[in-house]
Parts: sequence; structure tokens; C-alpha cells
Amino acid sequence: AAPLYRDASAPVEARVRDLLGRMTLREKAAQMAQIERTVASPRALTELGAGSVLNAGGSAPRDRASPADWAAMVDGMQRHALASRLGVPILYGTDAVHGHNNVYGATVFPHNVGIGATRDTELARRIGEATALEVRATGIHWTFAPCVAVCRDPRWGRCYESYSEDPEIVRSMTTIVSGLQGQPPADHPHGYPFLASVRENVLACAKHFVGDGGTDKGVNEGNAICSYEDLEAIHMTPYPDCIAQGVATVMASYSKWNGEPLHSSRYLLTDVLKGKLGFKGFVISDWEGIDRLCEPQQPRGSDYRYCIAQSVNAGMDMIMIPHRFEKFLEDIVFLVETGEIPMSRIDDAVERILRVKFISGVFEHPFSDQSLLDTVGCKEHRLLAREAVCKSLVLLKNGKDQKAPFLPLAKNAKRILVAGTHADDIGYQCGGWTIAWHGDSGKITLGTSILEAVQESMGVQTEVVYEKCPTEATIENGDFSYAVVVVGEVPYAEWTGDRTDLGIPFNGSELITRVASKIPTLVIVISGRPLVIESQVLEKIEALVAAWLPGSECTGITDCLFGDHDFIGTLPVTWYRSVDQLPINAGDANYDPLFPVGYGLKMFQS
Ligand SMILES: OC[C@@H]1[C@@H](O)[C@H](O)[C@@H](O)c2nc(CNc3ccccc3)cn21
Repeated sequence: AAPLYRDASAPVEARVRDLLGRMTLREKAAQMAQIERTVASPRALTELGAGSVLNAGGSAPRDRASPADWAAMVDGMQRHALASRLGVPILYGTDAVHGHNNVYGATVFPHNVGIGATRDTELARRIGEATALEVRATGIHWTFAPCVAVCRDPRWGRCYESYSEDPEIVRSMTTIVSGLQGQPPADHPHGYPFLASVRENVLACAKHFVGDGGTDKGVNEGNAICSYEDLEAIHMTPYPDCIAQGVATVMASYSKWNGEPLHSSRYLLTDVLKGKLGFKGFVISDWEGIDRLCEPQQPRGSDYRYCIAQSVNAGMDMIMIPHRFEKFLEDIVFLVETGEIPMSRIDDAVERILRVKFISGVFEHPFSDQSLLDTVGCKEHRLLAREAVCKSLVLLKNGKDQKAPFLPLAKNAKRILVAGTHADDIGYQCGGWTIAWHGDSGKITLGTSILEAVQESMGVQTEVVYEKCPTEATIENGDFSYAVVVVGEVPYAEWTGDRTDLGIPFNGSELITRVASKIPTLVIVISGRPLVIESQVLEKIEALVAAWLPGSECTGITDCLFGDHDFIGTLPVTWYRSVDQLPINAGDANYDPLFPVGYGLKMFQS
């Protein structure tokens, strides 16, 4: 008879116990390893039985790989895993954090800060549903999303991955978990991982536990200095909501809390997350997250045994290694055999990993479903992304006085100027974590730029003049009804986004001033965070829109500019006056921002 763990009708916990009981120590240790796709060899998967594979940001089967290429790659790895002694399938994970952003042609949604601006929790769920389909279409089981960081300082290079500085807004947006994984039934056991449909849903990952958005001065992978009460009230708030929705995995933060690395915090990973909050899925490290535990005394990962012991004993269940798998195996087996890591801790970790694998359906359905291939970048998902862009825009100024609103723009103007570094650049409007890890400029994927959206919106009798950096002659003699100047930040990810100077890059303020001195001007800011807008610049322009990092579907912007839809977005983060004010958050004493959290104008008086 087939072994119990292969019996899909058996209770999950019985299958877990049966399989665990059959595994050697090396096989258990291998299940705790997540390796990068470039080292996911037949030896690693069949002989050694690695538990999971990921692709780093930007690591793809080939340039502009098709969904079918991705699915073939994952299915190929799965076949090797199923050929292992006990045939335990892998889980493949990827960063689909604003759509399936590593895949060319996938729908790219606004980054989290823009979704926070919508305050639309149902929209967040629908984005999760669409993203899950596009991820599944490529054969992938798991996304390292949502990031539920509560960003408290815009100098942090990842604040665009945070829905808001307000923990209540972040918590409300965790509905994306139910979109990604499906909605658990009312009687779902608390804290237990959940997946509705192996065909249409993917496992989610709440990250980065905990306090990633609260590091001192916004330094990435830095130190959150605060009381436990503040850590709980500000940064931990979204996690019970994710756990209540059956989130399958949680990723530990690179950062520290009062000097203690999260990756080796037994109190926070085990006593709080698994004990007090009752989380029964598994905790995964960040990329080489345990290697950093040796810093700064010695070079990263120099005493790897120490790193493994500190982290696994603290409650880490899976290690995103991602390259030195065999060293990991050797060391962790040594640590268990010498009693440094108790076998009970290994069994707990592997139990959690197997539990997620059984509830994920991957034992019964290990391979991709070809019928989903056409969902990648499909019209319906692009319309959803367009709706999200429209709802994410925040109107910060509309007319030099209330009685003369500047928006909606006239579609039948004779001649208009579109200018700025960000008017015609799909890469810029998508931001980081898009195709490449840190994003890029240019036509990096399919989509509609702001310029293209304007050109498509205007009547035939309107001449749209586009100059990225307009000359004085153009500005002086152009005879334009109005100008749309699109400026902002270049894409960045993680530490590459840490900045203390938060002015508009490429001398954006100077360009705005040159144009606005002669032509009635709307400014659109493409950025992962509020940027410094000097008061004399703000006075010169007719209108100002914060568009965040809208992604591939910028028709959503012209849907508002020309009045087909009103603006509904409101600031999810404080728009500060100057960097000298930082950190500045709603609720602070003497809170004196340029525009407060919650601010956002409408065109049509409701
Ligand atoms: O991509 C996997 C994780 C991601 O889920 C985390 O949110 C993020 O903190 C994270 N950082 C890295 C390391 N970054 C890296 C960038 C380029 C090449 C290789 C690694 C990997 N990851």
C-alpha cells in the first residue's frame, strides 16, 4: 500500500508525522534549505533533496523569458525533486511584489505605497487574485509578498514597498493575503497555513518580521530603537491580520531591534510570532540573512556554523541560503550531531515546512497548469492595474486659487507640451523590483507610458509636443495651452534607495520652474516616496499630482487628468517640507508637514 503521507484523503497532520518519521537527518536538514535557481542542480534536488528554490530579483531562465519558459524551468526542477528517495516536491518562490514583476509582459501593478493611497482594501484583494493567477501560470507556488513594513522614515530605500506609515492602513491592506491564497473558511484553525486552490492561488509571505520599516534614520537593514510597546503597536500590527488569513510563511527582517538581529531573536521569532501570535506556518530567512549574523566582527558568514545555530535555535525554519547549500547541509548535520541544535528544533521546522507543502496541494499537483498561460499580462488584469493607478493618484494642488481649478485638463486644446525625464519611460514608472532587481529605465516590459496615454487621450486636433528637456525656445515660442511636466526618482531597491537628499532628481525643480514661468503647468511626480518641493516651485505651478510608482498601466493617470474619473487617493505617508523634519509621522507633537497623511483633493465637489 502507498505510504500514508501520499494519501491525499488523510489528515494533514497525520501525513506530516508519517513523512517526518521516514526522513533521515540529512533529508530533514535539506528540506530547511532554499537555494537559488542557478544552483538548483539534479544533485541538489534529487540526491540531496533541497526543500525549496527561488530566483533572485532579475534572475530569469533567459532575457524576456516567456511564461512557458518559466513553467518549463520550474517543472524541470520539480521532476528532479520527485525523483528523490521520498519524492518530496519543492516549493518555488519568487518576488511577485507588484504583479509578477520578474516576468516580461506580466501586468505590473502600482507599488504598495500607491495601493495604500487608494485605501481600497477590496482592490488589494483583487490585485492579489490577479497576481496569483499570473504567478501560477509560470508554475510558481509562492510569492515573497506582501511586504507589511510600516515605513516611518522616507530616507529608507524600501519605503515604496510599505503601504503606509500608519499601521492601521497597512493592516487594512493585508486583504491581499486572501487574494493571493484564497479566503479561509470561518472555522479555519487560527494561525494554520491556508491555500484555497492549487490551480489559482499561491502561498504568501508576510515580510519582513519585524520592524523593518522602523530602522533609525531609515537605514536599510538597520536598527529599530524602540520599546516593545511601540514595536508591537506600530510594526507588529499587520501580522495578526495576515496570520488570521492563514498566511503560510513569514520572512524574517535583516534589521535589528534594539541591537538584536531579528534573524537570531528567539524572543520575537519563537515566543512572540509562534507563541503569542500562534503562527503555524514556517519562518524563512532573508537572502544570506544568517550570514550577516557574523558581522561586523568577522567577514559575512565566516563562522557559518555559528550563524546557523544562532538562527535555527531562535526559530528560523527555512534558510534562504542561497548558494552554499552543501556547506549548509554539512554544518547543520554537524550541529545536530554535536547537540548544538536539538533534534526537536529540526523536527519542528520540518513539520512546519511539510505542513505548508501538504496544504499547498503540491504533492497532488506538482506541475504547472498550461491552461493559465494566457493570464500573464491579460487585458482584464491590465484594466485592474489601470483602475489601481487611477485610484492611487493623490491631487495635491489644483489651481492657483480654489475658484479656478486647473484640472480636468482640456482634451481639445490646440497645442500642449509634455516634458520631463519620467514622461516616456516604462522602467521609471515601474520602479524597483521590475524585470531587474533594482528596476531600470526604458522599455523594460510591455505597458503604456504617460506620454502614450496623453497622446491616446487627446482629440485629433490637438498637437502634443514632447521634449524630455525642453529648450528655452520651445518654452518661449511654443504657444502651448498647458504643459504636463513629469519628474521623479530613478528605480531603486533595498540599500540602493537609501537617500538623505530627497530633492527631485535631475534638477527637476529647475525644469519645473523654467516651464511653469511661461506655461500653465501640471506637475506629476513619479516616486517611491514624497520628495522635497520648495514653496517657490509649488507657487509657480497650477497643479500637482503624486503618482508614486504606477507600474505598466499609466492610462490610469489620464483617466483622472481628463476627468473621466475623479481623484480619490489620499496620502498614506506624510509629505514633509524638508529633510530636516525627518522622521515626521502623523500623530507626532508639532506635526507640521507640507501635506498631512490623509490629504488629497478632488476635482469635482462631492
Ligand atoms: O529576493 C528574495 C529576497 C526578498 O524577498 C527580500 O524582500 C529582500 O530583502 C531580498 N534581498 C535580497 C538580496 N538582494 C539581492 C539583489 C541582487 C542579487 C542578489 C541578491 C533577496 N531578497
